[in-house]
Amino acid sequence: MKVAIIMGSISDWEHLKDAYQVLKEFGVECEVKVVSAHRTPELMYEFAKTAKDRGIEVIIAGAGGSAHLPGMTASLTTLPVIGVPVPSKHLSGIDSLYSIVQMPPGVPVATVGIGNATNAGLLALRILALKYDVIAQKLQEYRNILQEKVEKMNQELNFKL
Ligand SMILES: Nc1c(C(=O)O)ncn1[C@@H]1O[C@H](COP(=O)(O)O)[C@@H](O)[C@H]1O
Repeated sequence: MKVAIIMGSISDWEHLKDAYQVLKEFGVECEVKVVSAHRTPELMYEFAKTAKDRGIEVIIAGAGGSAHLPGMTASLTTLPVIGVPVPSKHLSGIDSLYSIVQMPPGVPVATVGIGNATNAGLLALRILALKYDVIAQKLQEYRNILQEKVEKMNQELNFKL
C-alpha cells in the first residue's frame, strides 16, 4: 500500500505535510519527492511513467502559482492524481486552484481546497479503502471520532444556552 506525495518545490512542504501525517497515522507507506513540471520535466516524466510499477496506487501532487505539476503528472499515468493548490505569495493560491482544477476533459485531477492537504490524504485513503479493508475500518473509526466531536460541540452549546 503506497502513496506518492510530490510537490513543485521544497517551499510547498509546509502545505503538504498534513497529507503525509494523515497517511502515516493510517500506516500507509509514502514516497515523498520534489518534482517540477516546469523545472524538471524529465524527472516528472520519469516519476509518472514508473510510479505504477513501483507500487504507487495514488499520487498527491501539490504546487503553487502556475501549478502544472498535478495535471501534467495525470497526463502521464492512469493512477488517480489528487491536486493540492498551494497558497501562493501574490494571489493567495487562487492561481494554484484555477491551474489545477480546470483540467481539460479526459485528464482528471481530483482537486482539494487551497492548502487542504489533510483532505488530500483522506481522499487517498478512501481510494485505498476500496481495496484494503484495514483502511476502510480505520476510516470508519475516524468518522466516529468526528461525530463524537460534533456531539461534544452540541453539548457545550446547550450548556451555554
Ligand atoms: N507550480 C510549480 C511547478 C510546476 O507546476 O511544475 N514547479 C514549481 N512550482 C511552484 O513554484 C512555487 C515557487 O517555488 P520556489 O519556492 O522554489 O521558488 C512553488 O509553490 C512551486 O510549487
